[in-house]
Amino acid sequence: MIKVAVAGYAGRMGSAVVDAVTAADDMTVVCGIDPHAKETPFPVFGTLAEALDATDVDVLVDFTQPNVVAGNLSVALPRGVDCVVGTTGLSNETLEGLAASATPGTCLFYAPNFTTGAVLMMEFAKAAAPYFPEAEVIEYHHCNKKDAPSGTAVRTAEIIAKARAPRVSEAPGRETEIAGAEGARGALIDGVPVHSVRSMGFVASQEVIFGSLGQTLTIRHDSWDRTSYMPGVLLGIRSVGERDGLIVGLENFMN
Ligand SMILES: NC(=O)C1=CN([C@@H]2O[C@H](COP(=O)(O)OP(=O)(O)OC[C@H]3O[C@@H](n4cnc5c(N)ncnc54)[C@H](OP(=O)(O)O)[C@@H]3O)[C@@H](O)[C@H]2O)C=CC1
Ligand SMILES: O=C(O)C1=N[C@H](C(=O)O)C[C@H](O)C1
Repeated sequence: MIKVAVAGYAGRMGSAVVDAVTAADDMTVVCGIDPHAKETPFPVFGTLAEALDATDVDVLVDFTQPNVVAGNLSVALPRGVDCVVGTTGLSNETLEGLAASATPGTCLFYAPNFTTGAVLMMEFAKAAAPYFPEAEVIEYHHCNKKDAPSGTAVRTAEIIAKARAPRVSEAPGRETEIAGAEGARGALIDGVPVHSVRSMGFVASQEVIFGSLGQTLTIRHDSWDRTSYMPGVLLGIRSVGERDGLIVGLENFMN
């Protein structure tokens, strides 16, 4: 049995992870960490350090907050606990620094999105990018999201920027924004405009819009339920024990 600690176990994603791990027959939740104590069949702690002092843990799953996750990883990785991280908002440099602090043989696995559909959306965007001079990302999330743009949108923009030809865009940039409407052209991530919508009614959706002469190509993915992330999270938990170092993206574990 893989012994799993869930940081943020009382949150939207954390509680779905607890249900999914509990339903799997090759892993078990051995403890939870969250300031919101809920009644649970496993012990709960206020901090990760307390949890790891008291519990034997193979894998930490972290779905907390952008301002919390780095602290958790800086506790777990030097102790040799493999980490499966869904919390967004960490820069690539921070992830690399944290991975460098790990005990040799320990894996830091970060996926900005654990759905197969979003991974494929990014792969399709990578394939399309060389053929379209224009590319913009629009992401749509629920109102409680604490970071903008989303981790998925940042990763998508990075992938497009790397895959596309030297820029021949004709689309205007920030210089066309009228006074008082700064931001209308979106945030530039590696030169790709990213627009963040926050509204009731959404879980997580994203469109990648490519344009060239007389045509557009739109790639869209929607998560309507948090169960969509769970097969990917379980795959991560099952995979990290055999890997080490920093791994970014669920595609690394998908056949
Ligand atoms: N990679 C992916 O596929 C996905 C990633 N995410 C990301 O996961 C993260 C969590 O999202 P979501 O579940 O919606 O957020 P929630 O706010 O619902 O859950 C986060 C939980 O973590 C708790 N928390 C706060 N501080 C700590 C701490 N120090 N230690 C442990 N727990 C703590 C929060 O408590 P409190 O409310 O008091 O702050 C809350 O209960 C976000 O960064 C989001 O972007 C979300 C979906 C999919
Ligand atoms: O906060 C969320 O809900 C989500 N966060 C991740 C992100 O920032 O990309 C993944 C998914 O979009 C849901």
